[in-house]
Amino acid sequence: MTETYRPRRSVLYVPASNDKALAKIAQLACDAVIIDLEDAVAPADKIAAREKLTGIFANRPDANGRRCEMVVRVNALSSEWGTDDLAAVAKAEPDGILLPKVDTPRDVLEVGDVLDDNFAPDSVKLWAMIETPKAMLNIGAIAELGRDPASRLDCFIAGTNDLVKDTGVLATPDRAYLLPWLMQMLLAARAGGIDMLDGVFNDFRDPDAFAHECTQAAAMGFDGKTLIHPSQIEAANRAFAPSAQALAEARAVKDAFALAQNSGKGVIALNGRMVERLHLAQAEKLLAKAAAIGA
Ligand SMILES: CC(C)(COP(=O)(O)OP(=O)(O)OC[C@H]1O[C@@H](n2cnc3c(N)ncnc32)[C@H](O)[C@@H]1OP(=O)(O)O)[C@@H](O)C(=O)NCCC(=O)NCCSC(=O)C[C@H](O)C(=O)O
Ligand SMILES: [Mg+2]
Repeated sequence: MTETYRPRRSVLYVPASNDKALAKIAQLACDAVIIDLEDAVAPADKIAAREKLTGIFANRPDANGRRCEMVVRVNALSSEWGTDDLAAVAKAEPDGILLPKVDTPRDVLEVGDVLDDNFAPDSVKLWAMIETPKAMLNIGAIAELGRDPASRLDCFIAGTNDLVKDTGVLATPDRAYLLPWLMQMLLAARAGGIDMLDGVFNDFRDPDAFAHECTQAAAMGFDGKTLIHPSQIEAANRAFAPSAQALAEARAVKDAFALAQNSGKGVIALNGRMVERLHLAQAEKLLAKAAAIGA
């Protein structure tokens, strides 16, 4: 989680080539959308999809009266569309640009250099798909960029479909073979101080299995989940929000440390549990998160 909490519980891909889906954004309660120029758009439609960006961003759709974070996923710079995508996206001024198939820190730095010509480092952020075996081998070095605001790196997304494709692991319902990599990404993202979003759940007509995967990802520490269908938004918003029980516990920790008798203490006992000031910090973070999402 970044220091000023920005909710990214539900992050919906919307293909830039799908006008009906684009028109829906304003009615959706997702925390962010990713306008996709990459895998959701067929090669024959890539240029027409790119040309729509200016129009989309000229009238930024608000989601339920609040500003929804808007990110564009470009094609890889190494592809025939990447360079022109980047020029078009930079003009559209999204909140972020999502880079697919990032392999090394250089892949992020190169795009940052292009953006530096037009934008202050605190404006357009960079998000990176972690979806190649090389990215997994370089994950610590890529994440480390997050510690330097000049790099713009702000968020990782697990690209589980590409990881399955490139490694040959079996995609099982419990994600047994993916879990070690997902946890490694999470750890790296935390070391770099950036957000970490889970990959998509392809069986969008199976809400129970989707809710189960959201619960798993929330327990693993992810900030949110990337989505492919509007029907997935509500369950993701719920799973990645603090639970009522967690909030009650956080309030109890805060109240306990606010008592005069505990003011100078580093550690106290609360309902039979040891509670330290690190737990107070954790509780305050959770309460700030709940306030930000109105939980
Ligand atoms: C998956 C879909 C192709 C399903 O489409 P469809 O069968 O048409 O869905 P519905 O009929 O149920 O749609 C109902 C209405 O909802 C709108 N809709 C559907 N999807 C979206 C969306 N993503 N955003 C906004 N609105 C959406 C439809 O237009 C219908 O509206 P209406 O007719 O007015 O009622 C489709 O959902 C889809 O294309 N999803 C996005 C797919 C995508 O973006 N894929 C790329 C990202 S995932 C990825 O790349 C993985 C990653 O890189 C990795 O490696 O893992
Ligand atoms: Mg992918």
